[in-house]
Amino acid sequence: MRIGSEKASPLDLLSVVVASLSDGYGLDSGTGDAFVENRLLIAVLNIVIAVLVGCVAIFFIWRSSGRKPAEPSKPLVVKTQMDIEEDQGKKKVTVFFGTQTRTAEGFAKALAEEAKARYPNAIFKVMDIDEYATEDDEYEENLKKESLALFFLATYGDGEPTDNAARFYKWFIEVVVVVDELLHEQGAKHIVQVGLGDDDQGIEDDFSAWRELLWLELDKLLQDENETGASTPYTAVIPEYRVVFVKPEEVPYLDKSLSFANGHAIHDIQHPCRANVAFTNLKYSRVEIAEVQFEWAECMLDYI
Ligand SMILES: Cc1cc2nc3c(=O)[nH]c(=O)nc-3n(C[C@H](O)[C@H](O)[C@H](O)COP(=O)(O)O)c2cc1C
Repeated sequence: MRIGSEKASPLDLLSVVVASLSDGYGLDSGTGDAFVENRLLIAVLNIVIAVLVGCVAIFFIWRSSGRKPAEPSKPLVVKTQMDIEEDQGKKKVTVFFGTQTRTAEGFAKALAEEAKARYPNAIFKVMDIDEYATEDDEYEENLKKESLALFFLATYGDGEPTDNAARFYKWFIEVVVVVDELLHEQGAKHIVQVGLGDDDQGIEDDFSAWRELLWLELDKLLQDENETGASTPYTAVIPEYRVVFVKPEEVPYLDKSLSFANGHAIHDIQHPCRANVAFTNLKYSRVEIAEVQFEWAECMLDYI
């Protein structure tokens, strides 16, 4: 191979490199001047760069040929039965409670159980108000997603909230005006008046009375068109009834009621002031019940 002043072709350069690798530079000792060494070095560099450029090009071609880098795996979302039912378009009602000694929790759960039986096409979820949001901001965010919410909140001292409602209460007081306006703007409204239960005066009665008002409103919102409230069969999960003694002729539905009572409490039907059982689903108002009780008391007084 000639190496001189003539311009070397790429092929010449390549052959020089190959020769140098195979026989210790492959040049006569007489021709190994600095010029030749420089050209050799340049040739090596050229090849190294060419190989690198080739590798990069192959990498890009391979990547654009359809193989995408692996996506980070998505978190596994497990849907609960409630989520599924909600997806199916069932109406959802969340029943919140704020409690210290579990009275309010008991009312919330009793109401939800009865409501489930009354409105089988709706979903009822009982929720500790403290567990509803881990951060304060979440209260507003989550509440905006609710369509129907009921609150059972016990109070202590000077109307103070319970421990588990303290955080919600603080948030609510701080933002109540904003939220109220916000909810109002979005068409939210109270479906039933606030019911206040007085522990000293019979909180159970206060609850029952308020519950009757609630059923009337929920009937409109949750009942299917072909359902009617009065005929909705309901047997309380916790047997719950008022025993009301009345004269039989005043109670045309007595037989029906007694069979409906299903053995819960049929008291002395031979008694002149006969017994009847008024379940909450029969939708007596408190006043009606009180009237019947009064009549029974009179009857009993005559009898005695
Ligand atoms: C120490 C103490 C303080 C109370 N303070 C109030 C009060 O200020 N206002 C009120 O309406 N009820 C007050 N109550 C009554 C409770 O709110 C009532 O017993 C309620 O049913 C308790 O609900 P909980 O068991 O869900 O915590 C108080 C009760 C206790 C024991």
